[in-house]
Amino acid sequence: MTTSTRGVAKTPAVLVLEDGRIFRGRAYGAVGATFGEAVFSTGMTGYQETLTDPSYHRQVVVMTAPHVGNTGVNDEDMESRKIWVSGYVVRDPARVPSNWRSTRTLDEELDAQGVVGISGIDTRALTRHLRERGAMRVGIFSGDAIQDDAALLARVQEAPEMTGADLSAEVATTEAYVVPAIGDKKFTVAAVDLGIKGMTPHRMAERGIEVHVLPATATVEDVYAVNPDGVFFSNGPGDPSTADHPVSVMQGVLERGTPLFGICFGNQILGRALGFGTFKLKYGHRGINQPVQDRTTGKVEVTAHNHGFAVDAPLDKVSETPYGRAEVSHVCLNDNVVEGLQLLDRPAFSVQYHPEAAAGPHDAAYLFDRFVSLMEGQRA
Ligand SMILES: NC(=O)CC[C@H](N)C(=O)O
Repeated sequence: MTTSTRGVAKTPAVLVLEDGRIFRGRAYGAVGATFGEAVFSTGMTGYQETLTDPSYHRQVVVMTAPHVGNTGVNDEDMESRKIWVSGYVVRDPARVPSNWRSTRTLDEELDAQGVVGISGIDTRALTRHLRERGAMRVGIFSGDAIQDDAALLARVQEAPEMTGADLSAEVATTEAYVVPAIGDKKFTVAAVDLGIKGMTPHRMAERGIEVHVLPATATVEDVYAVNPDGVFFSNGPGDPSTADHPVSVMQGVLERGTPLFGICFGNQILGRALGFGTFKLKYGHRGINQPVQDRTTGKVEVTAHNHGFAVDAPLDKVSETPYGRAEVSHVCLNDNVVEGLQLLDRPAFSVQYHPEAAAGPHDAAYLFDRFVSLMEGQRA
């Protein structure tokens, strides 16, 4: 629920966590009330890409970087058509953005898109609280939406949880569309959109791939109707344990042995398609500075992450699955969470993090080349 708008720098705002902890600050962006899962991102840059990543749907993002908005907002760094976060928390917003590409301030953009935020709170204390107690539901209330604390807490405790949330259909395209190859077309890929970021088809297009982006409801027949050389499953919001439909579509692709690549939600779907479980992490991984080891090469990459769930697969052995042998290909060096899976008998792999970057380092871009190699191998 959002009510109104500008000139809000002094409008009071309250952030209420579901366990009763309260922070008081000032309105940022739109004035009103909003709810979501409170999560923190450690990215020092790339707020525009974060805000427009559909995987953040129904999440209230706390920025650990203390000063946000310095480079304003431009029209080039959007990862989708709109801001998806349900609320935004910053300590000290930039008063004067400065960047040659900037056309408006972040405060104005949040307001124009009806996104309720809060500023001027101790984001370090809030982040430590979430790290100790875990991600939880939160509400932000400003202006006329402020009531007494007990009433606000009751509203937060009625808000839906992230566990069990099935959200892809709320963010994904409803119509199929094509992202043309840049330069000579070498391959066709069917990309199942579960909440795809714009940079992902772009990274494929740069490699001569024509990408047919299909709705989350696409069937195995829809996938094969585009005559693909490879099939891709995207990132997306929500709890992977609800994603039964994409899991069954992926199983159809694995049965046929078409080269397959998945990112983030796509990695969780591959985990489920192979028979592994998924579980909710205490507070998740969000940021652009997470160390991941590629266990095939031993190399460590610094990578972009945004996930609250993870695959429960054994790190120390090769697993037998209905589609042959599978192993954990990548692992997070902070906490040993599974960050990638690969099949040994079929051309299929996935990663839990974001090789497309946007924002983030480009260390993992080689994974798009790996997908191309799989498609080349299938042709040879
Ligand atoms: N970026 C993503 O695809 C996130 C996947 C899933 N929603 C999670 O939070 O783990």
